[in-house]
Formats: sequence, C-alpha cells, structure tokens
Amino acid sequence: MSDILLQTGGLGFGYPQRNGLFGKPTLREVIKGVDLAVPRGSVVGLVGESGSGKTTLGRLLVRLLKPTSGGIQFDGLEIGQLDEAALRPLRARIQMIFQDPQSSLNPRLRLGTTLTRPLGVHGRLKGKRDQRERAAALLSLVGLPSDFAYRYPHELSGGQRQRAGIARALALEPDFIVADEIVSGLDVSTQAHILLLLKELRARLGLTMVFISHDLSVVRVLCDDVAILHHGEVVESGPVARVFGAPQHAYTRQLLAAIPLPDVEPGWLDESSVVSPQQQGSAA
Ligand SMILES: Nc1ncnc2c1ncn2[C@@H]1O[C@H](COP(=O)(O)OP(=O)(O)OP(=O)(O)O)[C@@H](O)[C@H]1O
Repeated sequence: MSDILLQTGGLGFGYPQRNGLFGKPTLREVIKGVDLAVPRGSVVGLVGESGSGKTTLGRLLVRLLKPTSGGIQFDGLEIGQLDEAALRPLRARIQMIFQDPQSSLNPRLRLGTTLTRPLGVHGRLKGKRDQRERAAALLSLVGLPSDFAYRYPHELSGGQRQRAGIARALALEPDFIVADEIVSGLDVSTQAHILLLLKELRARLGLTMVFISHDLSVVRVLCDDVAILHHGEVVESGPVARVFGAPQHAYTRQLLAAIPLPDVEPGWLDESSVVSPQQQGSAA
C-alpha cells in the first residue's frame, strides 16, 4: 500500500467558452499541469488568490469535474476519465465539504434524515431504529446534541450548520475529503471551534484531506503540507513550515507579504485553548 492516497500528474482542466454567436466553443484553461501528492492521513492546504483555480481543482480531485488532460490516481486506481457508473463505488470514499453548508443540507428535511440519507442510498441502514442511532452518533461526532436530528437547517447557527455539513460528509466514513473554504464567513471564535473539530476528527478517524483556504494562518495551524496555486498552476509546494518559513517562489513571497501571518504559536489550536461548545452551553 502506497503512502500516497491521491496523486495528480499533469492535471489540466478548461471550461468551455463560446466565441461570439457563431464561433466554435473552445476551452478556457484554468488548471494547468498540476502535480499534487496527498499522503495518507495528511492534511494538504491549497491556497491562492481568488480565481486562481482552487475550487476547480478541488472539484476535479473528487471527480465532480472531469480533467481535460493529465490523470488522478486514487488509492492506486486511475480515476481521471472514469464515467459516472464506474465512479459510483468510489463516491462513498471521496467527499467534499462546501463553504456554504446550505448546499448540502436540504432546507425541507430534518437533520437526522439528511445525515442518514447517504447511508440509505448505499444500503447501509437497517430500519428506523438504526437510522436514529446513526444520526445521533454522527451528531455526537461533530459535537452536536442528538435532539438536533429533529431540527431543520434554518434552526441552526452558522457554526452548527457547518458541523452538520461535516457530519454529512463523514456519514459514509470516507477516506478522502476536500474541504472548500469551510471556515470562511464564520466568526473567529466559531472558526477556531471548527478547526479544532477537524483536528480531532483527523486524529480519531485518520482522515486524509485537502483543505482549500485563502487564509494562510488557518492553513498554518491545520495543514502538514501546502500547495500554492497561481493562475491554475502549482508554483510551490511542500511542508507548511518550509513553504511559509522559507518561500522559494516570488508569488509565495508576495502572498505571504500581502497577508501577514498573525504571531501565533503553532500549538495555539490546542484543546486547552478553545472552550468547547458543551462548556459554552451551546454548540458553536
Ligand atoms: N462554471 C464555470 N464556468 C466557467 N468558468 C468558471 C466556472 N467556474 C469557475 N470559472 C473560472 O475559472 C477560474 C478559476 O475559478 P475557481 O472558482 O476555481 O477559483 P478559486 O481560486 O476557487 O476562486 P475563489 O477563491 O474566488 O473561489 C476563474 O477564472 C473563474 O472565473
């Protein structure tokens, strides 16, 4: 078994674009020749300014998009050109969490139904009681009380919704998760709770993750490795301490200068430094 769970080689992607009313559509390349390796059990940060291609690359990695060139190897299997039927058995193993959990939480369904629906789809539910127990276990995994199973998404705070989004992604016990800007839009204290939760889940479940963020300080506390994306190309990658401590590429230096890292110790996100939702009285 290789130490690398997911690897891309020369990965490229272009969105079709119309050229005038009668012109033939062409591809506008937004991901170019990306070589990325995600070791098992690691969290790899993907950073870059707005429009650099982070979301597109994330969607390629989970095969919501099909590459226009290059390949993606997942657990030794080339998945870049697989069609939907061939991808189906892999879908449970690869999940994406979005910035806006609204998109993964159906507003008309109670949380318990949303969380356990993927289990039902994959034939892993044994009746109503099992469904209730699985929903409670998933809620507890992300620090939410079990009676939240009866709530609708609009009855949750932003942080609670993001916890629910994480629970939904974890329902099928995936091996690989792409998290796309999942703490953007949350206040700083809620961000810290969610990051701490991810750290705990990672340790407990041995998750392998690509963590997309424009916030370098968040990447520094959570990620082992980081890849810097610029105009669809990875211009630099490696261990976070090395890339942020001694950036080699001019663009990385520019990014670091533009977004100064707060002067925090790498260990600031320890359990002792963050009040848990239970301690606070309500789940953040
Ligand atoms: N569905 C689409 N159709 C056509 N072009 C798109 C589509 N989605 C994104 N793009 C273009 O692809 C490029 C990369 O966009 P992408 O959203 O991947 O970047 P990003 O780094 O995630 O940006 P942000 O941080 O703002 O979300 C941009 O130029 C964008 O305009």
